[in-house]
Amino acid sequence: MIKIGVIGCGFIGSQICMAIDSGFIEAELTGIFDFSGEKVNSVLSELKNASPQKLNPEQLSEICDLIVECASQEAVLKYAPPILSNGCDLMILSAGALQNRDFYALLQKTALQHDCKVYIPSGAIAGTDGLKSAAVAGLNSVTVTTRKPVSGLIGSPYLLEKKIDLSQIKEPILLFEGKAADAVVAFPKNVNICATISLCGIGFEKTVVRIIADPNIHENIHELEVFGEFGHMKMTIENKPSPQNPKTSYLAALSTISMLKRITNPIQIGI
Ligand SMILES: NC(=O)C1=CN([C@@H]2O[C@H](COP(=O)(O)OP(=O)(O)OC[C@H]3O[C@@H](n4cnc5c(N)ncnc54)[C@H](OP(=O)(O)O)[C@@H]3O)[C@@H](O)[C@H]2O)C=CC1
Ligand SMILES: O=C([O-])CC(=O)C(=O)O
Repeated sequence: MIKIGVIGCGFIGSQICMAIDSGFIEAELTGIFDFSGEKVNSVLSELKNASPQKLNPEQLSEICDLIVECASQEAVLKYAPPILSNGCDLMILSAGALQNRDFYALLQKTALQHDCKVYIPSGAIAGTDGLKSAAVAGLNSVTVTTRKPVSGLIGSPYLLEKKIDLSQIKEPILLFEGKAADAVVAFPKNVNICATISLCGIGFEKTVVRIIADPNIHENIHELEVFGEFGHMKMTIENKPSPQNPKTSYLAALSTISMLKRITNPIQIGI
């Protein structure tokens, strides 16, 4: 059975642990890690079957086949190179960290050298299958419009830097319009999906991102619009935010669980 380690015991991490513990993902939950010992203990207290060890990322990579990062972009920058250097596969949720070209190249080189893989689930967006297929023939434009309730955006570096107070807004406001490379840095906990879309499509420099704070919605709504040789694609997804972390959509955890299920299954469906 594949041995899995989890970095980050917040919403997504705890959902993965529960999915392995229940047997929905056929794997061994070998170890877990978080800054917060309290969050690690909270996950451990929920488990009925698995008994993962509390280990740091490097220790995890010595005994696991695959580590799932569901912590932060900083965690990816710090832990991904040593994990891959230990020959351990890595699944990345905080995909915005890959906007740094040198870092992306380093991960690719390290994974090749050590014969391991980096997986990026579709996360909180849909349409990556069609986008990847469409990209083969060439794309003219890719635009992501993200609309989130105020509770899902507060605390973002962009708002703090620009001293934008969303607490009193009554109507939707366009907070950001620009390239994906800048969006994932300005809103590191909100638009990792734009990194995934950039990697599937026309890259971080050409992918256009719009971020809207909307006080009148309760969902995290993402729209993807693509033009290319294949034709035109438009996709809208209205995600329920997770109860534990309003920045994160429930679908992001489901997508990770689905990808882990796919990896652990000998029959592969879809692209
Ligand atoms: N690709 C996608 O589609 C999506 C990606 N995401 C991203 O996935 C990640 C996980 O999301 P979610 O579970 O909701 O996040 P949570 O905030 O609920 O949980 C993350 C946990 O990881 C901890 N953590 C952060 N950095 C580190 C680190 N360097 N080392 C150890 N622990 C760390 C956090 O601690 P603390 O709270 O103290 O920081 C927290 O306990 C986030 O980066 C999020 O932005 C989310 C949704 C969609
Ligand atoms: O969960 C979402 O809706 C999107 C998100 O936070 C991210 O991409 O980082």
